[in-house]
Amino acid sequence: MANLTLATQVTEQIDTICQQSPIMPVITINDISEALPLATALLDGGISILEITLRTQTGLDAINVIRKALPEAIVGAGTVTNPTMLNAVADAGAQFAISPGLTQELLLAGIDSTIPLLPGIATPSELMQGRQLGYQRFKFFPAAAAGGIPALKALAGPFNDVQFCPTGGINADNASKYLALPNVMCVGGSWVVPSDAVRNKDWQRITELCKLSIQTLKQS
Ligand SMILES: O=C(O)C(=O)C[C@H](O)[C@H](O)COP(=O)(O)O
Repeated sequence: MANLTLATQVTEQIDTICQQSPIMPVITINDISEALPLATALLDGGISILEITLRTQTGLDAINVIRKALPEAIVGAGTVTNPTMLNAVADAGAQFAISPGLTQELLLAGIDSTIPLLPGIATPSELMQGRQLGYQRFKFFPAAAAGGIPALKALAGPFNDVQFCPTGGINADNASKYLALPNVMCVGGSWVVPSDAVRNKDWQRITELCKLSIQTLKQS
């Protein structure tokens, strides 16, 4: 029962974070000098939650640097696939963690962690593993490849207490259709952070993309 209480806290914390922005930008930092200008560009564009992936060695440092310099940002870590990584991102200052999938080990570590975990699922069985431990908020990954909007509509039937952050294949054209679903709390993706814009240090373009995406979501 103690686990369920803690898992309820995870749900509440994830809800509070996701209420800050309908878009969860998925960020990959190759060079630490990109971290602050990129995070600032997103904040200027109206997006205050960030998923910094651990796909690169720079991920952990980037989390640390952004947390120290930009207190208005809510900094999360992505690609957290095991308890060791979860501990490392919490130590680096991450305020939440996201995983593309789940394991029993990671789910248990997420319940004990000082930061909330948003585990990833692509199937009902994975969702049921998480739900058994009290999790009610999941990343739906890879969203488009795993069935997209029809899959989310189908999951709403048996799992009507669950909310998702679909990620993978979301873009400016389909984000509002995902967000219109009652079981979608926010959408994740890299479309507001194009790799060529980062490479060219075109921070203005990133800010404009964020503003445009938010504007489009508000209008629909
Ligand atoms: O790196 C991770 O931890 C992931 O879970 C994968 C990312 O969230 C998706 O690859 C983003 O998908 P796109 O928006 O289609 O680029």
